[in-house]
Amino acid sequence: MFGAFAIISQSMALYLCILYTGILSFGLWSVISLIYHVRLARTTRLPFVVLPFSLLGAPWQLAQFIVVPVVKSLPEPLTRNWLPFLLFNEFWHNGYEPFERLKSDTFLAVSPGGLILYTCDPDVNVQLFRDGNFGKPVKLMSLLNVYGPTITGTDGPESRLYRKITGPFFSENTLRRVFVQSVSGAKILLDALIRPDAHRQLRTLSARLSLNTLTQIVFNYQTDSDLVQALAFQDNIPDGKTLSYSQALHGLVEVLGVIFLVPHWILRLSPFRSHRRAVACYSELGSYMNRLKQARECTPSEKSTHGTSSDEDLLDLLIQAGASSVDKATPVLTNTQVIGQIFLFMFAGHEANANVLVSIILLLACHPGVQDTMQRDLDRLLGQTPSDTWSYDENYSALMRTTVGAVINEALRLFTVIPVLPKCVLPGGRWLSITVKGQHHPLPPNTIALANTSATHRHPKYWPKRPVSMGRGRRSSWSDIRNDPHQRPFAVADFDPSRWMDAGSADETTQTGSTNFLKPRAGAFIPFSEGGRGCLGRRFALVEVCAVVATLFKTHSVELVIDPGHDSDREEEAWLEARRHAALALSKGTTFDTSLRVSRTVPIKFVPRDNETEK
Ligand code: HEM
Repeated sequence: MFGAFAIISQSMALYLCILYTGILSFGLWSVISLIYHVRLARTTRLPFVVLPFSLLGAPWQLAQFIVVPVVKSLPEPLTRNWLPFLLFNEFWHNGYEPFERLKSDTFLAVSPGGLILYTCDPDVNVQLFRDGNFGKPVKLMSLLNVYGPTITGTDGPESRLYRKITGPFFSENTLRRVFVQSVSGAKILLDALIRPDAHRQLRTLSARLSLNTLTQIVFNYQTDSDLVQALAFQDNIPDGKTLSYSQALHGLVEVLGVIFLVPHWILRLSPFRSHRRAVACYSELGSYMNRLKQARECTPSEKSTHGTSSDEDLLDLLIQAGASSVDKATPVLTNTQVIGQIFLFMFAGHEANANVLVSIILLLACHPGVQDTMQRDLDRLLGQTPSDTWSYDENYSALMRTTVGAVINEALRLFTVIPVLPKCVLPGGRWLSITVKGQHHPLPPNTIALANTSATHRHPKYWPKRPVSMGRGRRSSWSDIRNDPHQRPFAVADFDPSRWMDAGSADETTQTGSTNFLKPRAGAFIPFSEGGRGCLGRRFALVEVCAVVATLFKTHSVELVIDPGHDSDREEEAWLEARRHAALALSKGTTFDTSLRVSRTVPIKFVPRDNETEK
């Protein structure tokens, strides 16, 4: 008996000893590393803050779930100068505030894990995007490589190869098709949006529209009838499958982190239904992509066989790169690389568009004055012409120079779908320099650089607050929202499309443009990033969103649903209350995982324009 106790206490002592040694070694390593990195930071001559953890390191990723609630319960003055730099998912919510507090638009965060440069200075953004020596921290982006390497999850010659193969697809011809398809899809969406309670599914409906448009244009797969079914939640599920194409893709996007981190055999054996569903989404989407590829390999699209390369879709380009021919015995891309890009485009090509569309609809519901102005512009430009005669060549550029373009740009400014854009000084490479206010600052290898789009787009110097010009009466006052800290970062109150329309002459904040439409200073408006790793689908996205917004709002308006129980003489109060709730959904209820999205439901309704409720 005593012998057993002795053995147990000996093993306990051993475990404790190992634990203490581990903690001590980690502590010692942290202190030595921190001293080393502080010295390194001094050589850059940039201002810096010292953090206990590295934002991107494994210790913080594991510890934050326990540490953050504890630290957040401390008095704010103790944490506000450092905690915001560790809360990746709150970068959007914090906007420019942390930079303002530090009184610097570019600084380093130093931790035992290394150096991270934070910037919202347009000039520094431009250097990071345009200087090809800065790389991509691919480990951070490798989440997207779940089926094979992707453009986004790779760097250097490999990502350049993928861009070279897929880039030609984004031609004017493609944009023409995007416009027409988006108008047609938007009409189907409108039928769904006027259903009672459609607001509960606003994001799902938008994501399904956007995925269908993408799939029709990029892969010549799916039809408008598939969209009708998908928006009625009566998706077609082929024999042998348990999920439809959109269910599999959207289901996978929700659980991408789990699929990336946990071996799939564990998920299959897990007692949790959500884990088994995650792996089902993964394998069924894989099977949809393989079938799509094989079907096209058997019957290449007419366009590609007739050699009219400008009409080829993206799938043709990928399949050609993955095939051997007389000239090239070894294909340029392997099967895994082809599938990797198919997945990347399915994901990157629809998720952000859907999220932007949702934010535009909700912003317009909160800003009826802006909506009126936009609709007057739509009437002026499109008159009574039927929407199936609208076209990219006739209408797109003209629409983008009116309130339609202003609304889209302003939504992209405030709802930055990707709140930080990561770059890096390559490990094992040479030091790189950035110039801040004329001073050179050398950055050592391994430095991660985060261009903070949310802070850049709220920088008071480049995006000053202006007197409200589109709104009337009490609705033009936003003090109820601005005075409530839960409404940070006040995106609804700050929404001011008119700033894009009446741009004066070029000054420090702008560039000279050919029209009066605002052309922000380089690096100050970066929703699509730019340079060699900028968004390949920028124009695709803009054309799609423009066509959808024009179609929805030419015939219909969106309104906030006000509490039916309000007194008849308190209509205005009830509307302001509804706006407060909507603004809260567009602030506190906005979350960032794979991209920024409004996660809360907002009661809205679409009504025909000739039947609008009195405002
Ligand atoms: C409103 C919609 C969109 C927004 C706001 C957006 C934004 C972005 C941003 C900020 C990046 C750079 C990410 C980074 O540097 O880490 C990016 C990359 C990319 N986007 Fe988009 N995007 C949108 C729509 C699209 C569409 C419609 C497509 C394709 C049809 C697309 C394809 C891509 C691809 C392929 C990349 C990777 C480029 C590379 O890594 O070299 N995007 N997008």
